[in-house]
Amino acid sequence: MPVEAQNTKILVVDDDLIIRKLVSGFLSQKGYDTATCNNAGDALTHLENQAVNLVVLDHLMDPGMNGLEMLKHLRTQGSHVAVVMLTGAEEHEVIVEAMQAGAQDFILKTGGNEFLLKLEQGVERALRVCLLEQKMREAHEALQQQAEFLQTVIDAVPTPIYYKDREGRYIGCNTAMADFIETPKSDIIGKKATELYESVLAERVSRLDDTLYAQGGHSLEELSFTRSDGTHHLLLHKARFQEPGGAMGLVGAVVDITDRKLYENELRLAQTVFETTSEAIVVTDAHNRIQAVNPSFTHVTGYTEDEVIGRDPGFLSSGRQDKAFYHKMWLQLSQNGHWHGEIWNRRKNGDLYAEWLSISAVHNENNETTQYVAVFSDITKRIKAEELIRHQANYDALTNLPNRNLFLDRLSRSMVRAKRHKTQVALMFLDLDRFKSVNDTLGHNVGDALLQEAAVRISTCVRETDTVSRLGGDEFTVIIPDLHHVNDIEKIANKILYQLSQPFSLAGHEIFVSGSVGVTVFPDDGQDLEVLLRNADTAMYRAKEAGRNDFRFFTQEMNAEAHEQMVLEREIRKAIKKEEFVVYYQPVVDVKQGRIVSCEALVRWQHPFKGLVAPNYFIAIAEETGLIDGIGHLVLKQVCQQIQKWQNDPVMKDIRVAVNLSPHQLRNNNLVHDIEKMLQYYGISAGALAFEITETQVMQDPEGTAVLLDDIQALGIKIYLDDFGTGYSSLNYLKRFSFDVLKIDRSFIMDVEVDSGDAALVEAIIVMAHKLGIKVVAEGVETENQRQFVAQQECDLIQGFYYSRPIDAEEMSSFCHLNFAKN
Ligand SMILES: Nc1nc2c(ncn2[C@@H]2O[C@H](COP(=O)(O)O[C@H]3[C@@H](O)[C@H](n4cnc5c(=O)[nH]c(N)nc54)O[C@@H]3COP(=O)(O)O)[C@@H](O)[C@H]2O)c(=O)[nH]1
Repeated sequence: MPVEAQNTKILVVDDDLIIRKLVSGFLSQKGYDTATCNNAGDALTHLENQAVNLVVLDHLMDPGMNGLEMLKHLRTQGSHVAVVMLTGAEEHEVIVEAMQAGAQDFILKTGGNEFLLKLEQGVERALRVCLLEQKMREAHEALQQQAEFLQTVIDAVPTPIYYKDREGRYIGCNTAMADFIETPKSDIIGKKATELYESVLAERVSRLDDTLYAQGGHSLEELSFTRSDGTHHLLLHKARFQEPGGAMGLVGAVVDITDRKLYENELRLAQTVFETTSEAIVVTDAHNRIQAVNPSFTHVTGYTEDEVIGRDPGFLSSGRQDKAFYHKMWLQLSQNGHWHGEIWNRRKNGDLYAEWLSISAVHNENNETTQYVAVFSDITKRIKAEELIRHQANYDALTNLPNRNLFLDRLSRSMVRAKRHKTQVALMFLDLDRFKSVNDTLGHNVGDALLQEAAVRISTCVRETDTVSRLGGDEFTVIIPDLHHVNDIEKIANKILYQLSQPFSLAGHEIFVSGSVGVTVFPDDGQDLEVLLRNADTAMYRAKEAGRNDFRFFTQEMNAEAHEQMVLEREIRKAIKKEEFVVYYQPVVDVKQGRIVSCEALVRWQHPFKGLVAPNYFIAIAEETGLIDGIGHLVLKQVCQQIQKWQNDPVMKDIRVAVNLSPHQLRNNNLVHDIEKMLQYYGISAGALAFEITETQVMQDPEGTAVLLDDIQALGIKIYLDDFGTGYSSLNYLKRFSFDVLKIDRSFIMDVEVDSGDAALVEAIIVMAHKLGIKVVAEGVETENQRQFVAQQECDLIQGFYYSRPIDAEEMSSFCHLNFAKN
């Protein structure tokens, strides 16, 4: 390469003036631009300030730094200036040292001026070498820059990338790789997989590398890697090895596919759920056109996927929901992105079905609705079961009329509405007259059929808006809301009564019953539910008392009575607690023996203010409220105590005491047990006791009463049939129940003197009872004529004012003693 001397600056450094001048002069002659320095210090200063292409440097210089030291200094300072060393002698070590220190050439200053010729060649050579070195440096720098750029590019790649040498050592990697394996690049470079990874992974990587080195080409493998935080990562590892002329070694990249795998698994799971779930799923696009349905959809609706794709799900609509319903649904969907509710749709076969539907809108990243996912389950069976349960809870199973629950609900709603609209509500209570006897005589099946027919007849008498309910037994109610004229009630009540009075043809029987109706009006008669119910009940009883087949409006007088009854009930309750009830005894005389053989225990209330109160005042209400059980218990206790006392009295010890049993007491399951306990407690014999029950009581539950009376008689206690003649006076009952004594009701005895019919009846009853082996008591004998009449008819026993009114225990004892003395 030719060196142009003209523009080449040469600095000649030598402490020898002659050599300095000689060399600089020679080089100037050759066209070089020269400068001189006589020591290393000046030369370095010159080099700092001036551009110099070559330095001719004397090896030995005095004083200070010699040429070799200056050369070393220059190179350590990074100077690349060409240096030709001048040495005085053939000092090989110096020459080697100078060349090693970075001199481009050296010239021996021997042979006079001949060395100048060598110098010229040396300078040219040194300049060429220097130029070459300069070019190499520049090329190297360019390469380095390129390499750095490439590294920057690789580092910018988020995928971990590495390259290895032929031995499997890492010779480079990007930042993503270092980050991923949590090791600094500097610690990766030069290492093998076995020095970086746990044994299983290291072995796997090494094996893969070996295969690649052996076969070339590329490999694609899934590897698993655990990071220091314990998270497991699934990696897709791709490596490539090509030789010769290819990469220096093996290049690899790693993609973390953990999330993708998870996503794939989730997708697979979702697909399985979609296919196998029992809930029907419909996916529609943003315009509500079906994109996909699952097998359960087909199962519920009967439509296959092919039949529905692209259609609007609205084709399933049953028409049960109106436009407003769907409008509201879509509004909520667009506002909240979600809707759920119950919908009735139609299957392919035309059947209606109920579904619980849940629709969710699917949004993209711009929050635009892209799809709708509707999930539904067939709840028809559940709805029907719920309907049935609701029906059973609110409707009477026998008549299918609303029951007490629904009746109360409807009544309170009617009251609220009436209050708001300032109207009236009429409430009717209706009780079938003589239903009990139909049930008892013709059986429950006929009774049930009668109730069903009655329910239909009552319902035909009212409007759709009115509510007929059955509260239980033979009790019905009618609610007439929005009542305009009270006259309307009268019309309806009369219609109902007429309907009920018509004969019922049931099971081959023609049955006649009637109804008793009580009416109360809201808000005039009462403001709350309980008051209205009580009013209607009271009025209904009044209708019954008035002779049945009639209706009564509730009046304030009834209200006053009802109030009185309430007060009385409270008082009775207190009186039971305070044991204010006392027993009076009415003697019963044996006609033949002419002496007292028994007595009837009759309760009185020793009232703290009212004095001695007769039973007619409190027995009925006590019976109605169940308080009669308490009174009956007190009576039996006092009677047993009294019998116990009388047992030590020879006159009294054989006097049997008859105690009245009320219907309510007969229904008490513990009655026999209580009586037995009482006998045991007072140590009295069962023969000293008798119980009186009425015919009507027997009729109310003949089967149950028969069992009960058997149990009582089994204890040795006598049973009297009281008030005979006032009820059904059924001979059948007389035969079926083994009564010990029959008591002819006072109403027949009262008129025997004036009413031949009554006289004949009394006579017949006595004959009939005797024929059945039953003794007879004539009740209410007040006069000698009455006494004579019953005695003539061979009545066995007489009770009545003729002998004595009911008297207390002490009087009874004195009376018996007197009677005993007379006989
Ligand atoms: N469950 C219970 N009922 C009882 C009890 N004590 C009484 N009663 C029942 O109360 C009704 C009224 O009883 P009372 O006022 O005691 O009247 C009795 C007699 O005084 C009355 N009687 C008797 N002889 C005559 C008479 O010659 N003339 C006339 N005017 N009255 C007379 O009859 C009543 C007894 O009737 P009965 O019971 O049918 O034999 C009454 O129904 C009692 O049963 C009790 O403890 N428990």
